[in-house]
Amino acid sequence: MTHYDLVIIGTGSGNTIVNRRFADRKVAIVERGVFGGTCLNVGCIPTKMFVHTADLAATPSISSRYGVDEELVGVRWPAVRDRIFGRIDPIAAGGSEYRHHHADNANVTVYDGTGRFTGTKELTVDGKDGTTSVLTGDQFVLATGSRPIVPSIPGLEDVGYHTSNTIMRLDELPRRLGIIGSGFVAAEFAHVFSSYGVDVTLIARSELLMRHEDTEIAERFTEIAQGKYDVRLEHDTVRATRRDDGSIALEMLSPTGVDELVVDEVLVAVGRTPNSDTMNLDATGVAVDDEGRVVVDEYQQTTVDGIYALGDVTSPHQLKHVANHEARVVKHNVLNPTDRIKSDHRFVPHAVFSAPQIAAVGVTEEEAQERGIPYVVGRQQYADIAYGWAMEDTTGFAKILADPESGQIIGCHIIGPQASSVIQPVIQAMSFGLDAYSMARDQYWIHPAMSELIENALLKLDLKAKS
Ligand SMILES: Cc1cc2nc3c(=O)[nH]c(=O)nc-3n(C[C@H](O)[C@H](O)[C@H](O)COP(=O)(O)OP(=O)(O)OC[C@H]3O[C@@H](n4cnc5c(N)ncnc54)[C@H](O)[C@@H]3O)c2cc1C
Ligand SMILES: NC(=O)c1ccc[n+]([C@@H]2O[C@H](COP(=O)([O-])OP(=O)(O)OC[C@H]3O[C@@H](n4cnc5c(N)ncnc54)[C@H](O)[C@@H]3O)[C@@H](O)[C@H]2O)c1
Repeated sequence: MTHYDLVIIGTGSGNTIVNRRFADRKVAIVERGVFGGTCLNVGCIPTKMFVHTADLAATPSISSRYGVDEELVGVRWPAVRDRIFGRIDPIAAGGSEYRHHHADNANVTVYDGTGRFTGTKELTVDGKDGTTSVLTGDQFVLATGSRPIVPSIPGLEDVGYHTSNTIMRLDELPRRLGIIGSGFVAAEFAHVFSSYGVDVTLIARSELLMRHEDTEIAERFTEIAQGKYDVRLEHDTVRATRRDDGSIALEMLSPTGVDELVVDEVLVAVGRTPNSDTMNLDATGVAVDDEGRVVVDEYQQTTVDGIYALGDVTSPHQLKHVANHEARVVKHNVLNPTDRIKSDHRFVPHAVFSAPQIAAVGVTEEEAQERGIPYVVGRQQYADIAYGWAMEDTTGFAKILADPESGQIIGCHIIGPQASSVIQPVIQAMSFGLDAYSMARDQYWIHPAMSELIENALLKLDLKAKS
């Protein structure tokens, strides 16, 4: 049994905690999978590299509108895939090598295996090499992330399916791809694979795609998706069967009866579940909620003193910027137990890197109504600002919700070009309490940049303070 000052389980955002400020502490890092976690290996980074390639592949479909005739000659899938993972895999390997062997990490021991608690502050690691190690620690950080949920559809296991963990490493592009799900992962991969020439079908149980977004945004996204992919709304997949020709038949129940879809590959994208169950938390006093999330307080501490948690294993947001923020809070609190800081989850933004992009922060209009929050709305079409007009955009818009009295922004929802970047000044205004009127009037907005979308949406807010 070896004792440590600090034991970290999981090397996604958990790996960002240890730096030279921990030089005088004995640290153990436990990882059962690939070093670097979801974002680097199977999440944000590779998906956005595929999205960028898809954006390029998609330009011929719209360029002739501008008098530029392009033709997509082909997408060399192995070249696309191998370029992306040829850049990513060495980073994961380098991160592992650094923690294992670099002099900076003389105080750090890496355990390659699965950590499971065998006492309140005792962890047994079942090593990938067959060894078993028992570690105790003064402080622990649970940073074990989440994994894709696989619904129990009869036949699905037998026909085989992909999740976001495997779909990016396909040997070859399928002719037809069925995507079960209608959230982030479904929207991004639909764009990627359809831009590469794959026939994509989105199978949604709900009436709308991206139903967690503000309804106007979800409706617009669904409308656009219906023009690009085969979209089956209100379809519940109930059976999967392998046919003699090797294809996969999906049977779905819809409001009008039984429907069938034949595809070559299936991507399951119905959400992710926290990896709290990988650690045998019953051996500790660490509480887990009904959704399997580790319960933490505002300091990211679990129900056991000195055991902290961060990221997807505890957060309903399941976003990398949230995991990184929480890792910074945990780092501070582990180093300064008598002067701890709180995490800030007031204004957590997100973006969906599909085509078009979606970005949002704060409450939706429906949430404002349900919660009785007073608000005014400012809407702005991309078509009516100079750059959107230059692009001849016809579908994008922003809506900003603000308190009519104080002018404080309470929500912003954008669908359209560069939405993920255009939203950033709104996040800044909300975080620092800048009111909409001052934000619109008391600074320059570069003309004719896309950010004029925000300036104009702000100016359209019917605020009491406006003179
Ligand atoms: C396809 C996809 C695209 C995404 N795109 C974005 C995006 O564009 N922007 C964004 O903000 N977010 C995105 N996300 C979400 C983002 O990847 C996650 O929110 C983030 O990576 C979570 O980080 P984490 O540190 O909590 O967990 P992880 O990075 O998942 O790290 C957890 C680690 O713990 C290890 N582990 C688990 N159990 C044990 C155990 N018992 N013992 C030892 N090790 C264990 C796992 O192997 C893993 O390496 C995306 C996710 C996916 C799936
Ligand atoms: N750009 C980004 O930031 C990004 C990209 C990808 C993933 N992520 C993160 O990863 C998480 C997981 O993504 P996701 O797309 O898997 O989940 P999601 O929660 O975004 O969407 C899942 C959708 O599947 C539906 N669903 C649930 N069960 C179903 C079933 N049996 N059949 C059909 N549909 C079903 C849900 O109603 C939901 O609309 C996201 O919530 C997000 O936090 C973020």
